[in-house]
Amino acid sequence: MHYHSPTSPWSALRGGLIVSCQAEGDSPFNTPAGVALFARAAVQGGAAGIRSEGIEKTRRILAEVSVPVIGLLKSSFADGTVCITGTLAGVRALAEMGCAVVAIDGTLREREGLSGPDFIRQVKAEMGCLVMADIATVAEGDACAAAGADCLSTTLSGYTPETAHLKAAGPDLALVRDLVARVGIPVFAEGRLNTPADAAAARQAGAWAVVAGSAITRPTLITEWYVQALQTGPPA
Ligand SMILES: CC(=O)N[C@H](C=O)[C@@H](O)[C@H](O)[C@H](O)COP(=O)(O)O
Repeated sequence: MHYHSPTSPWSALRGGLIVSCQAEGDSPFNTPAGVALFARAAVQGGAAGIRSEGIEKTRRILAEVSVPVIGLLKSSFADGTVCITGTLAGVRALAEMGCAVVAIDGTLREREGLSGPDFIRQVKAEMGCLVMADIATVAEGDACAAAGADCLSTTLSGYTPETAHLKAAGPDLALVRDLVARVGIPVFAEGRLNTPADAAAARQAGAWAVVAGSAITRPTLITEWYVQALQTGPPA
């Protein structure tokens, strides 16, 4: 079965901020109601879209906001690194519930016997839903674009074994720039865009739109940033 959004989300998202409203583990916000409050607050603040993880949490967010929702399910590869929506059943569930776009791991690592680009090719053939390929390198971006991904996001730069060294280096704007120069589909900047200035720089680098999560919707982590900064103590 093919799932089609009534209208294409790309023009609505262009130049905008997508707020990733995710909560995990023992976060007090890790409930459908918790993340939905974040989504409502984000829309009040002018967010053009929401990125959401989990079946029940995404269902609740879809019920409470009318901007496009990019849905995903998180799991792990064998080495413990993150995998974004690695099952066809998961993609189907997110598309069926009304996500405008489904985010899929576009790295070359195998899930259900397929690399990210081959998995995306199968999704596009079987379901036709709009796909955001979450990638970490230019080669992965090229392969996912060739496989029929509708857009790319730099989500996984810093979070795969071969790019782990980039995590400490802030947002990967070089990857945004390189992809924009190569592919003919929207490129979203995502990952460690922790300030409004970072978001503006990503747009300058050619990003179609910017996704920010932690700096807006992970208050425990934001508190840790401040607490750690204060550990330098007072002046001598
Ligand atoms: C690597 C991974 O698992 N990324 C996840 C993908 O959905 C989320 O945990 C991030 O919050 C999201 O990508 C936004 O990035 P940031 O939180 O840095 O603004």
